[in-house]
Amino acid sequence: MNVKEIRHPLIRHKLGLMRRADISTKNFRELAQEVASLLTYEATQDMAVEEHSIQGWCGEVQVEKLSGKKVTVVPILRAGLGMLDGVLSLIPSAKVSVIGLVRNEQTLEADTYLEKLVGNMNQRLALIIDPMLATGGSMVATIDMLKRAGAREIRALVLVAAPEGIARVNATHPDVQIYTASIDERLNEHGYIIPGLGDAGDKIFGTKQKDVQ
Ligand SMILES: O=P(O)(O)OC[C@H]1O[C@H](OP(=O)(O)OP(=O)(O)O)[C@H](O)[C@@H]1O
Ligand SMILES: O=c1cc[nH]c(=O)[nH]1
Ligand SMILES: [Mg+2]
Repeated sequence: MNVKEIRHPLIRHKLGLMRRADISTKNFRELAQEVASLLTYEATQDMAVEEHSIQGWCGEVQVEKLSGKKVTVVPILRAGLGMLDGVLSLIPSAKVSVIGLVRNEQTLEADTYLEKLVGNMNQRLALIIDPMLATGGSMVATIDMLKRAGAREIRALVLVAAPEGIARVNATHPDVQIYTASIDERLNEHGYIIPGLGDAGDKIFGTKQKDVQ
């Protein structure tokens, strides 16, 4: 399976805090960005670098700089915005491509309301960000859109993933590597991840929670 569960102690600690039922909007937001940064660190480990020389304080010195594909970060609205600053804190010059999706809570299929991608997608590494990979419908719809626009190298960063969503992404897009802080147990009958985080969008934006037990 193309999924990497990053079991770093800092991630496990922060995710544990995020699972508390009484967490405040402020704390949930802060932790989502922090875990997003840690996932970004892992997901970019193999980025290409090249040597070049600069004038350092004691003369010429060989240093490295990123040389591979430029990055576009792809937050899936709304909840993906809750990870954006965390990713940009490590890749500050990345361009941002926005996909607006909302899951129809009856059919659990994703409805698209926005597709605003940067240019030259075929020359970029696309890092999709969304806190929750549940049925996988939103992620597959996003990958479909990115590939239609020419993207060839795509990675997905999610805070929590359900086995069902991982299987769907793997079956449809086996080339896409998923990075997650946790592979959780399962989906409940309403398509919510158990134990999960509840409704991540509502927790990040402070809107009324529609958590379904
Ligand atoms: O894997 P899936 O079954 O597609 O579910 C996951 C999607 O559901 C949530 O978004 P939601 O549709 O609730 O929208 P929001 O981000 O605007 O709250 C979440 O942020 C994912 O995008
Ligand atoms: O568990 C889930 C599933 C979909 N969307 C969420 O925000 N949480
Ligand atoms: Mg969404």
